[in-house]
Amino acid sequence: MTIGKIIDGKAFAATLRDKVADGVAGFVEATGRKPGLAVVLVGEDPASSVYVRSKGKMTVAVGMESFEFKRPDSIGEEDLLDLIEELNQDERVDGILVQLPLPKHIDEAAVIGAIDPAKDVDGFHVVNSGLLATGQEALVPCTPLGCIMLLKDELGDLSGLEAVVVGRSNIVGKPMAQLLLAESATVTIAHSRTRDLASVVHRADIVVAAVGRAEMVKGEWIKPGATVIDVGINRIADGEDGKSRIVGDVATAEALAHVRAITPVPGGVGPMTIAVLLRNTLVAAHARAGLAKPADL
Ligand SMILES: Nc1nc(=O)c2c([nH]1)NC[C@@H]1CN(c3ccc(C(=O)N[C@@H](CCC(=O)O)C(=O)O)cc3)C=[N+]21
Ligand SMILES: [Mg+2]
Repeated sequence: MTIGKIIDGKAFAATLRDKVADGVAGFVEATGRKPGLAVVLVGEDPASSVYVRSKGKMTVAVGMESFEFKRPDSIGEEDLLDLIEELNQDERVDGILVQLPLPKHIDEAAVIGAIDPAKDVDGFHVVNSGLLATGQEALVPCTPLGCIMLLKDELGDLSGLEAVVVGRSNIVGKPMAQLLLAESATVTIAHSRTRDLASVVHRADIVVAAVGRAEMVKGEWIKPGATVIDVGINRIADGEDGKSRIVGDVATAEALAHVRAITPVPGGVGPMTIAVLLRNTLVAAHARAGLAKPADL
């Protein structure tokens, strides 16, 4: 039995961050200032705090300015909107990321809608999703763009390939489908109501799993030779010592016997998300400064 390739997202992300760092150096030379990324974290969720800290470190490591804003769970929507407006007006800030999810009493759509689309490095604003959907230049959500980069690196031209995206979120599933469509793949979006998910997935040359359910996509669902991108990051109890570990949305060990290539969890899509965030911040900085973005980004 042949074993598929494990796509090294961690290494690809490191290479991308190196390119971003080169681009940052050019930007500083051209403008006399560093690109800036503002990250807003509401509440105390420990996983979110760890993640925000590592983003801040990587932002500084590529030569950008990092601004972090922590606010308590109890913050009112008006106060959060005021902070966004301040960041919209701040010339040092090229990118604004509001860590999701937000507390229930805050309307996420209202907060995302308040971000200047030119600074929306998550690509979640309806202006950016509309631009993407109509094939215009946009800031594109980081996770799906990272997935496309890995797919093109592995497969080259995606044109005519059968792609199945499992999951229909605004953050991953929908923009992923738009990006695959823009690459001329044949695209299906499957979700929790899809009948006979196994046979839908079995048609696919490209499977993107983004449902948030641990190891939900089984190995025998995968068509032999398909390429699988696993977006899931699920923390599960490990049985033995009560410790937890992270698994994806795909049963990776089973799938390896069927795939051409697959992204691991951890070390696959996750690191790409952060590298693309830095890339998007650099792209936003260039656009705001009236400069063309570096060609290799
Ligand atoms: N506005 C907004 N934008 C986001 O992009 C966003 C967000 N909110 N809220 C939270 C999620 C989560 N997220 C991750 C990104 C990278 C890893 C990552 O690098 N994971 C590593 C390590 C995993 C681990 O060990 O914990 C890996 O997969 O290898 C994880 C999670 C971005 N998010
Ligand atoms: Mg809410």
